[in-house]
Amino acid sequence: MRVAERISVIGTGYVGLVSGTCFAEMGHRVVCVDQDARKIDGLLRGEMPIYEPGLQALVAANLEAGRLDFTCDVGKAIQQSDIIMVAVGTPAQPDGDVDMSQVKSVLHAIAAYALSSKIIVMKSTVPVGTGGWAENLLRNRAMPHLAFHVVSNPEFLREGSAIQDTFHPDRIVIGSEHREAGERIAAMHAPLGAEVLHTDRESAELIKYASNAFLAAKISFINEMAHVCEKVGANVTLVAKGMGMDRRIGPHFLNAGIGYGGSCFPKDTQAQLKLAQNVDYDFKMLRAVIEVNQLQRQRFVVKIEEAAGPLDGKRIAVLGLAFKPNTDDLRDAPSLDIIPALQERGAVVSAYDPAALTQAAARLPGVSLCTDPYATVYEADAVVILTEWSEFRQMNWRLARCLVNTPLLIDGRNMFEPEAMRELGFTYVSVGRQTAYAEDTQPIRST
Ligand SMILES: NC(=O)c1ccc[n+]([C@@H]2O[C@H](COP(=O)([O-])OP(=O)(O)OC[C@H]3O[C@@H](n4cnc5c(N)ncnc54)[C@H](O)[C@@H]3O)[C@@H](O)[C@H]2O)c1
Ligand SMILES: O=c1ccn([C@@H]2O[C@H](COP(=O)(O)OP(=O)(O)O[C@H]3O[C@H](CO)[C@@H](O)[C@H](O)[C@H]3O)[C@@H](O)[C@H]2O)c(=O)[nH]1
Repeated sequence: MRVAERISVIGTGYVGLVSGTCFAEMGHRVVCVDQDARKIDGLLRGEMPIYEPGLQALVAANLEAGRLDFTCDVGKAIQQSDIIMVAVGTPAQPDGDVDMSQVKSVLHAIAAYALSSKIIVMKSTVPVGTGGWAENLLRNRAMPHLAFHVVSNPEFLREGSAIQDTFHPDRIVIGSEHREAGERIAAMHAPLGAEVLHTDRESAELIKYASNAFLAAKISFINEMAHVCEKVGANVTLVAKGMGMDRRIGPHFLNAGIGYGGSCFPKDTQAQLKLAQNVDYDFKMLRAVIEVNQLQRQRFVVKIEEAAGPLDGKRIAVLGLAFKPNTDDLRDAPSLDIIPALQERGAVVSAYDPAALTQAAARLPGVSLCTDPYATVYEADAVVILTEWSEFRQMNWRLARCLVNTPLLIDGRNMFEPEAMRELGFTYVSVGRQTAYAEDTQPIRST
């Protein structure tokens, strides 16, 4: 018979909220804790702090079933649970090192409030050695008769498909120095039917960084290939397709564009680089991955300038602000670098995003934010796509063609077939593919 565990999840951000809710759905009793009272009050009223498809209904069902709760009372949550999941943020410090202050404050709370032994599950992405350090901290600060087993259980969900990823993971990684604690955490995941990899704690901690670094490397590699494609007249989409058909390479994470953003890849690649530096190792390849990704944003601004001509006074319509589709997350989104760079060159920018407009208002001063894509492109001198929302695929581009000043579409996500956009009357500039010139426009210099 399956055991219903009593779990508290500390940190009700993306990871805490999604994984806490999914464990409740699997039959466990879960309380999600956050220090942000507004967030907790909103959640108790059924308001989601993040945009994530399917989450609201799942939260509502589990709240109603009494398996899920939200609270700011960290002490009570700790005392009422046997398993404590740490899901607080681990942002980057200016020097690339991981800011562990949120994790530290959670450990201090556990030490202060725990009245019984606990298994601590580290869901936050943390540097190698954190498990051992955390166990020592708890041993030194908590009541001496209590036992704390810290298990590394890195989270691999992606924003925008977080629930699907949680219920259908490729693997569950469990790094534990204590066999029973590791097995108990493995048993919690058993209904998922996923392969479980038991490792030492350090290896589990490193698997998370290595996975993100490798995925980021695939993206930077294909973006480098895109530049070569542009120079030799090849098509990067076809190159990626042909490469991906080799099972040793695989088709995923080979979409060329404006590079990776988000709350994870940028900070985790920096952290991995710093981690290597801290043990006196220069991780050259990772350094290049990061540099290529930064350059990719700058090169896209140049691409826009080359296609549209001098930007001073030009009206640029931007479609998509979030770092990827199906999320409202703007953390390290390419739009936050690209739009200010366009503004610096004198462009007048209007923008639309299906989910991220509220966040964008504070982050993108001077941008005229529109509530629909057609108002955004009205009288534009160039339309620029920064996020591949399916809404843009379904847009009436014939209508958009009538609304713009100049039918120039610069697509940072390679959403369309160049020929199809040319037939709709646009000059279509993309990444790693040849520009398709609209018949009624003067050919402009290809980049
Ligand atoms: N976002 C993702 O897609 C994702 C995926 C995998 C792993 N991760 C990792 O998971 C961790 C969490 O990421 P996130 O995006 O969910 O973070 P987040 O910043 O969205 O959320 C963190 C939450 O923790 C709360 N918090 C901070 N200190 C607290 C404390 N002492 N007590 C109670 N609450 C506290 C904050 O108020 C916030 O709501 C990070 O280490 C991240 O690298 C994130
Ligand atoms: O072929 C691709 C794939 C992705 N991206 C970009 O890469 C970034 C990250 O995308 P994705 O990985 O889908 O989203 P995240 O939600 O950031 O998820 C990543 O980061 C999480 C936090 O660590 C991990 O849990 C996930 O496994 C890992 O995929 C986004 O800006 C994408 O636009 C590309 O440019 N090309």
